[in-house]
Amino acid sequence: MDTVINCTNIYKSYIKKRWFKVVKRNDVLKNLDIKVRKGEIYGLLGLNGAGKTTLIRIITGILLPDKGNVEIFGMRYDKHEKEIKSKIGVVMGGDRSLYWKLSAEENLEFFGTLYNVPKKKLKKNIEIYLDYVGLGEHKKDLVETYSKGMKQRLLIAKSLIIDPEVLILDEPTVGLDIQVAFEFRKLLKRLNEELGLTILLTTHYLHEAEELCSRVGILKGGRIVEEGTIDYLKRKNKMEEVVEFKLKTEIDDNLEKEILNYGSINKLSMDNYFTYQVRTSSIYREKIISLLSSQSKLTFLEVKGVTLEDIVSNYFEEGVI
Ligand SMILES: Nc1ncnc2c1ncn2[C@@H]1O[C@H](COP(=O)(O)OP(=O)(O)OP(=O)(O)O)[C@@H](O)[C@H]1O
Repeated sequence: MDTVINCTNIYKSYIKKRWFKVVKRNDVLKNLDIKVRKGEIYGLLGLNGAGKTTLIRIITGILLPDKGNVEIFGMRYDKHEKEIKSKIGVVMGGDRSLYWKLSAEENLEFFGTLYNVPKKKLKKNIEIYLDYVGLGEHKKDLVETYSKGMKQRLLIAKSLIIDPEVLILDEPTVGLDIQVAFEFRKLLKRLNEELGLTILLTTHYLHEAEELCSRVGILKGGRIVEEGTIDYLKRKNKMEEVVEFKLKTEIDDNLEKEILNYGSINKLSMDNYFTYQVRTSSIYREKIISLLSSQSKLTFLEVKGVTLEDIVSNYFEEGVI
């Protein structure tokens, strides 16, 4: 699979000096490698201050690393800044990058001209993308009359105006209410599936990463300490899942024996039905489900799966991301 973003051996420190002397040094990124592949949605996870925004700023060319190599579509900023920037749409930190006294359409006209989008194409793209993000009917309204969710969608339209191939977003749903955030994630999914955009985003919301991302990377101590599909992380961490089931009669010895190959069984209640819980690793989940599904006396089956939150917490002493 093609690599779109390829960062190797990245180092970045923030240094505070007084009278030419270093008084404080914060080594944020240390020997960091990250690869984002074409067509994927990659989620960057980490605690507050882990360095997610710093990395995003380096990838988008806003900040230079102290050391290391950043390649976007195989190109480096020192030689191909213009080409790279024509391929990446960026949504960073809030709605202050919009002009509130202008309409949505005027904002896009302004930024499109700034990004050197040819006039004819700009006109077309403004129509297309404002409709795409669901703001077509409000294109003449001043941005100051927009809700937070509408402003966030306008920021997406602004980033799309150059017809990018990659979209990079720093905490895109922060401050949005549950319903608006849900709609916003649906929009990101459509951009990925319908327009084929590769997406890199940072988030604190693990359910968001689980819902959206094909792969996630966990940033800790200046490096990506773990990376992969959500399923891979679940398997690798071999975290316990609970399979709960109810039978019309007591479990027979053969079935119990077979299940015990994959986990432990706990009898919960024996009223109308016989209820059991199996504690197992996620890698055996399918085996247990298929064993149980063939039982005619099965009346109920539920898997209480491992969430990404459970896994990520494993990587942090503090336990909460
Ligand atoms: N311009 C700056 N000058 C000095 N220190 C900075 C600067 N920007 C960030 N830092 C520090 O670098 C560290 C990483 O910050 P960064 O914003 O990259 O982390 P983050 O993972 O995005 O955090 P959050 O999830 O809270 O947004 C923090 O300790 C922060 O205080």
